[in-house]
Amino acid sequence: MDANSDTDVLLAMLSSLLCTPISDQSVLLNALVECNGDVEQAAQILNSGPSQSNRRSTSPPKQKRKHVMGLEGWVQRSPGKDGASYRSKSVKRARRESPTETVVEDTDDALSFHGSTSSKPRSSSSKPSSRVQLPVASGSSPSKAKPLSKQEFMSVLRPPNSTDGKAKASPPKHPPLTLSTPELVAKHTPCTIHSSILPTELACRLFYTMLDLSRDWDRNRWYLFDRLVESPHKTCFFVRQQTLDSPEWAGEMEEATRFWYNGAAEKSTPVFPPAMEEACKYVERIVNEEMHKRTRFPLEWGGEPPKSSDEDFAPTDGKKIIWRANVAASNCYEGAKETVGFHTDALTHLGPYPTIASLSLGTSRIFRLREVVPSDENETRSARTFNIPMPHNSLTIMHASCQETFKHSVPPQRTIDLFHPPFPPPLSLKNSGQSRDCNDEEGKQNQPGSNARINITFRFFRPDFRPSTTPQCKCGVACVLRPDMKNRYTYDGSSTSKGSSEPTGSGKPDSTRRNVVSKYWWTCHAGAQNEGKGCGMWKVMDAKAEGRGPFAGDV
Ligand SMILES: O=C(O)CCC(=O)C(=O)O
Ligand SMILES: [Fe+2]
Repeated sequence: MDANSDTDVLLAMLSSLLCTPISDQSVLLNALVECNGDVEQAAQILNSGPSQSNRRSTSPPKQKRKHVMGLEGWVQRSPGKDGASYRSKSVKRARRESPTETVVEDTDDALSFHGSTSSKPRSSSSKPSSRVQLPVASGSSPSKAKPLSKQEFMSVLRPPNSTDGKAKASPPKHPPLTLSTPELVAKHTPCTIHSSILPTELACRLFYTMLDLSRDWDRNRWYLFDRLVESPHKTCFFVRQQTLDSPEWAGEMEEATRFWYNGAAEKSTPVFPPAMEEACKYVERIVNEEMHKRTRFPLEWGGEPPKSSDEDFAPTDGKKIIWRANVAASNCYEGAKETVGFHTDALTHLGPYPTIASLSLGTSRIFRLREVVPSDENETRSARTFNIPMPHNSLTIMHASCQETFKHSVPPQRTIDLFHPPFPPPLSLKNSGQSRDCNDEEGKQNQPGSNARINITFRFFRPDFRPSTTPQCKCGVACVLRPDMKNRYTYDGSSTSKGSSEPTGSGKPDSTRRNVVSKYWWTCHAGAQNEGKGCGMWKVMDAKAEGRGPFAGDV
């Protein structure tokens, strides 16, 4: 079963439990996501809610969440005929790892690796099966349900809007596409890719530095529903020294960086090591040049970037600096099986339409992107998976709208090429057992191959989204900000944006791409750290009422 139809099953189940049919799939999806995939709870909320439009913009009524068994729970406890049970992968992916997001996943490619090597549940998980048990009615015991095949099931349940009782055919699927040139990347995605961006020696020194530091990094842990899961790679967050001292952050940056990952407090956030600080300036120059070629979205940050004395690194096009990194997240993937699953980066402190610059060092890995198709296009087109190879010393920029419209991942690979650094490790590295002079010609030829990839994502945390401005939920925990990826419209930048009129980059992209989300939600984030239990609170972000800005355009 692919993930698309997996989601369809959940939607159909939910539809079947509604007193009054709801045709807007996004309302159903939102309810499912908010209820962690608990179809019955989502149905209760929708059945007790006021009007459909209100449901979209107000919090679901408070529920006592005793033990949320949910679809996930009851399908696991209700073995099908073959003894296996059906797991809801779509909603399982709703609480994704990393600084992630929560839109019901619709990727078939994601399935192939999520279950195996991505988030590793610490307790046993059951295998998917093609059989599913149908809850006869709301409140009925799953164990009394009659097992049906998925096909039978879909023919019994009428999807919203259907008139003939038959499920609508899914739109044709596209095979994954490898984007092997910068032009192809810019054409198909809201990203650009840039090769050999650092001087060779610096790229090598930074690789060694981060690899050395990564020995002390942790794997993140969080709750996926009620299971403790662990990220299949090591990670660490860094803050730029100049930001810690900056008055506009009023001492809050430390707090923002300590809680960056699913609300879990980190010990303390290290500052950029010298090689990373050096590299950041090259990254900033390219990012600024690229940003000047693109239309800015109204909700992008429009304030002054943090000051720096390095005017040498101003964009070569002579335009002013509009983006600087003040934090960075670094990941280390050792070997072909270490990954990060499909997700979008949390916008809690990045704000809407962030630009994120992702530097790759070491062995080459694939960066995978997949669009989240808006709800009203689900029946007419399916998303395509794009694979972008990321060699050593390359920069992938996730431009504004990437977090709003695409999910990204680093999938496992069958094989990887060993990376042979062109220089030996610097003598100063504490964990290096083979330190030699960087300029040693003999050493250059004999560097042992490494199977590790280091990634550094340089980011700008917005002062108007600093921790003291983040709403809290009933659990007393800071909320997470998520875009409503399923509801979008097209923005061509003509009326409100500042900058060029080219909508999405220099690579002749698809200018009809619907790239603007219609809203953002603040949602409870407590469940990720609190044994999967949160209060389910969510509210729509109101940029003006919350005093956000300045923005790049008129809001
Ligand atoms: O390793 C990569 O290229 C992606 C990392 C990433 O998505 C993240 O840190 O949020
Ligand atoms: Fe990410």
